[in-house]
Amino acid sequence: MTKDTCVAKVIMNKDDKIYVAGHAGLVGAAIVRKLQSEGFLNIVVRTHKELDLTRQQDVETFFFEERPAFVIVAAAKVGGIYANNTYPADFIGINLQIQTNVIDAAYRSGVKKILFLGSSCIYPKFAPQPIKEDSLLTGPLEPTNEWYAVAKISGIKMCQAYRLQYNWDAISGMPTNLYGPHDNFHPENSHVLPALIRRFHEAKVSGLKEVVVWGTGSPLREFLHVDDLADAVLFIMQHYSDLSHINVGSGKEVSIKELAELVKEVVGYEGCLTWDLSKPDGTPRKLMDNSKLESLGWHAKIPLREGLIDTYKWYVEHYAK
Ligand SMILES: NC(=O)C1=CN([C@@H]2O[C@H](COP(=O)(O)OP(=O)(O)OC[C@H]3O[C@@H](n4cnc5c(N)ncnc54)[C@H](OP(=O)(O)O)[C@@H]3O)[C@@H](O)[C@H]2O)C=CC1
Ligand SMILES: C[C@H]1O[C@H](OP(=O)(O)OP(=O)(O)OC[C@H]2O[C@@H](n3cnc4c(=O)[nH]c(N)nc43)[C@H](O)[C@@H]2O)[C@@H](O)[C@@H](O)C1=O
Repeated sequence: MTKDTCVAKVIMNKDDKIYVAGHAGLVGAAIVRKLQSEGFLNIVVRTHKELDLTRQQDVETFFFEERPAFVIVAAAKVGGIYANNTYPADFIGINLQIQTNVIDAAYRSGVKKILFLGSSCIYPKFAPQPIKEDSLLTGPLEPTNEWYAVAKISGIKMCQAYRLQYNWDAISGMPTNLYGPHDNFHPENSHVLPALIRRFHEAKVSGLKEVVVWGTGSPLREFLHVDDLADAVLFIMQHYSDLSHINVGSGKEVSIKELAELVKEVVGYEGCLTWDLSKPDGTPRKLMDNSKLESLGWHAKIPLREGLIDTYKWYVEHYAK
């Protein structure tokens, strides 16, 4: 890899125009909340309906009309293990289109700095744990999410290429598994944490004696509350500028069995758990090494139990019948 040619450190001022792509989703909504709470009020957003980011010409028109100074890319086709495994064409195709259109139009319209968000699934299935940033492209990917991972790796590489060729401040952050308000609670297509909140809640309300959880329960996952992620995103925008992507995690992992027991307790479900072994486990473990971000002074704050209580409360207020 050639050395980083971008030495400029651009800081976001309170009145700078910031475009948060994907503001209606789990991550984008948390970033907007965080920016607003810190006094960044010149935020530009578009719903999916108003601006389909897969449409190159529309994306270009938007950027040249709005001319944001900073961009955070939290728009993507996102889903849990089942969705990734079932819709590989969507996960590679839509994500490549969104990120390519946004990154390129942002550069050409004069954006000062862009943060592209990927995911910890970019790393090899059997990467040494905890996973350092330089494990990227050192081994085969987890098959259930390789299409999504290839798109996300392309996003990192695109930021690096634009940085190298144009001396442009394009950076990438790799969050671990996230959860919180505005998550997707779809029974099949969501991630494990919101899926279990919904399943346990519905079982409690309808008096079911048993709840089915997917896989063996043995995989380990690192969870980060989305408000911590949003805090990290602002920190990274203001303090980080480098060719390499940067991991964003909590540093704490739990097994899916432990997670299921915790969700059961928080929801207050009193029946029992059974395991559907026909469902894939996915990668056995993906704990990230967050020392690069921590050495800059950022640390996660929200413990899993506290974050789960907060998320269940949000679910009951917004979703539960
Ligand atoms: N959730 C997680 O556990 C993790 C997420 N991430 C990353 O964070 C980012 C955001 O994820 P998350 O908030 O969970 O996902 P969500 O699905 O909650 O939000 C994504 C947003 O992008 C929008 N979007 C999707 N396609 C388009 C499109 N073609 N044009 C315009 N908008 C579009 C969605 O709108 P609509 O719903 O209307 O389609 C939605 O508002 C992603 O890059 C993801 O990889 C990283 C690690 C873990
Ligand atoms: C963020 C991340 O998200 C995905 O990877 P994943 O970490 O495997 O995510 P997951 O939350 O879907 O599953 C975690 C574990 O939990 C188990 N599990 C149990 N019961 C349910 C259940 O009811 N739903 C789901 N989804 N999983 C369940 C499931 O079998 C697996 O062992 C990728 O899309 C990847 O691309 C990505 O970036």
